[in-house]
Amino acid sequence: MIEIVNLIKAYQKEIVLDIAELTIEKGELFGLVGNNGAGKTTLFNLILDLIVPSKGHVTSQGIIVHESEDWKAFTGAFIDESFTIGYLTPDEYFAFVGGLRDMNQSDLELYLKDFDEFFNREIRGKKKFIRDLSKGNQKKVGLAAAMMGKPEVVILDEPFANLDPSSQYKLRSLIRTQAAEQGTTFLISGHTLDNITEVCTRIVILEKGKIVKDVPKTATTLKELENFFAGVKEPDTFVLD
Ligand SMILES: Nc1ncnc2c1ncn2[C@@H]1O[C@H](COP(=O)(O)OP(=O)(O)OP(=O)(O)O)[C@@H](O)[C@H]1O
Repeated sequence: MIEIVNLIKAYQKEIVLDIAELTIEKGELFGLVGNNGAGKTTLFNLILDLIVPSKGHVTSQGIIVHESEDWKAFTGAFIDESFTIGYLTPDEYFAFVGGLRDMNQSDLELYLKDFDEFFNREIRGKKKFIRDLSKGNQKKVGLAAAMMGKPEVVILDEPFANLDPSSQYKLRSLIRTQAAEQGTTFLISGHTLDNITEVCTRIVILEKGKIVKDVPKTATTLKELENFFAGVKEPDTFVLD
């Protein structure tokens, strides 16, 4: 479980994130949407202790993330390409991360087999460095590494961006399968509303650093989100939390 308490991030005097209270339960597929600059990456960076909160704190399984490193053992993340190591090949990088996650070679092969279709023969068994792959293929390497080793929490910032449509479908399926089989908690941000609503069980909208909606996914959520971002008057059924 992740708990956010009185969390504020400000740069100079500008508050870019302000969340009084937010709890994400174990096994939840939590989708975070919002316009450019809404604060999605800032929130994920705070949960991953990549930036320091101005006020408040985040706990992951009861551990205050800016006071202890213990949460790192059960957390996988991909925010951007800085999470990979550009001068390794994908296979070298997978072996490196697998080692950190106590996986032997056969665990690694078994795990990566599920990514065969997603990789589309562009990633493994090549001599290319990660930095020389296309943007989409670099992202695939980072995503596969983030989900590796049965982490209890996986945080993915805009995982669908830069992926071709068939890769987006495959990624949806990989995330759903891992969540169903391992009870993984996923926190996923994005701009493609159909991907987020299809994968996630709960959707939160951030606007200028604040949560303006927090709703469980239902059959009508996609339409309601589209209306929200198109500026259409809010339907009565869209529950404001
Ligand atoms: N280091 C920084 N210094 C000053 N302002 C920053 C810094 N990092 C982020 N911000 C500001 O914080 C706000 C939130 O940015 P953030 O990247 O979290 O938004 P986002 O929702 O992820 O946007 P996008 O959809 O464009 O990726 C923006 O106004 C941004 O300019």
